Amino acid sequence: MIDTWLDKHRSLYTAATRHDFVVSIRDGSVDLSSFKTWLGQDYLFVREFVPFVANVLIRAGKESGETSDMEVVLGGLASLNDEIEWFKSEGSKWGVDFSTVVSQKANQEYSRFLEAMMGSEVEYSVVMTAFWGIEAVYQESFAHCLGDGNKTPAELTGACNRWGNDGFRQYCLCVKNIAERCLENASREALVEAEDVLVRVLEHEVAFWEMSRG
Ligand SMILES: Cc1ncc(CN)c(N)n1
Repeated sequence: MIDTWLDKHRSLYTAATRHDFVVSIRDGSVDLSSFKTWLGQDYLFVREFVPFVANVLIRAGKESGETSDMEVVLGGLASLNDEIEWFKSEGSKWGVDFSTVVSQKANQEYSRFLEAMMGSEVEYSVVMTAFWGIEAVYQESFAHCLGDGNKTPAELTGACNRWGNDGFRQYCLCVKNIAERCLENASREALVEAEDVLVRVLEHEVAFWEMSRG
């Protein structure tokens, strides 16, 4: 299901995973003030993402009927704990004081979307599709910065490794498998909603990268 939707929305998926900001990290031309803008905004995003993932965890425990769903999501939540610590140390390294960073419009809109996805009326299959999309865009994007022939600056490889590493790729595959399994049994209405939600995630991700332009 998901691969069919990605084929259908290929240009949007490419826009989300090969944004100029990401390409500039890979080719070494990245403007460091863009990186700092992204860092500050993403720190704020991750703080909003934690309650969303906690909600996915609760739903995985209650609704999935598969014990492994909860374990996969719990692994994601645990890595967000490390991620927040990583952001704090990167903030000090780059002189970005998160207490003064103001959430920009694209970030606020993405947060509102996450909140809407926490409603009990949103089907588990739809929530899982959104969750996969959010994680997969970062995985694909940052793995691209580490691929053969990259000129990623050494001081940015930590960021790229965080989401571009093989463990994170495996975790995204597990989330994708959960979403696929749920979508196989979903109603027509849920399938329409899941596709729409995936498109909206991709649009939010593009808008998020766009903030780095300043
Ligand atoms: C905007 C955004 N999208 C996804 C991720 C990966 N959790 C993130 N940190 N920030």
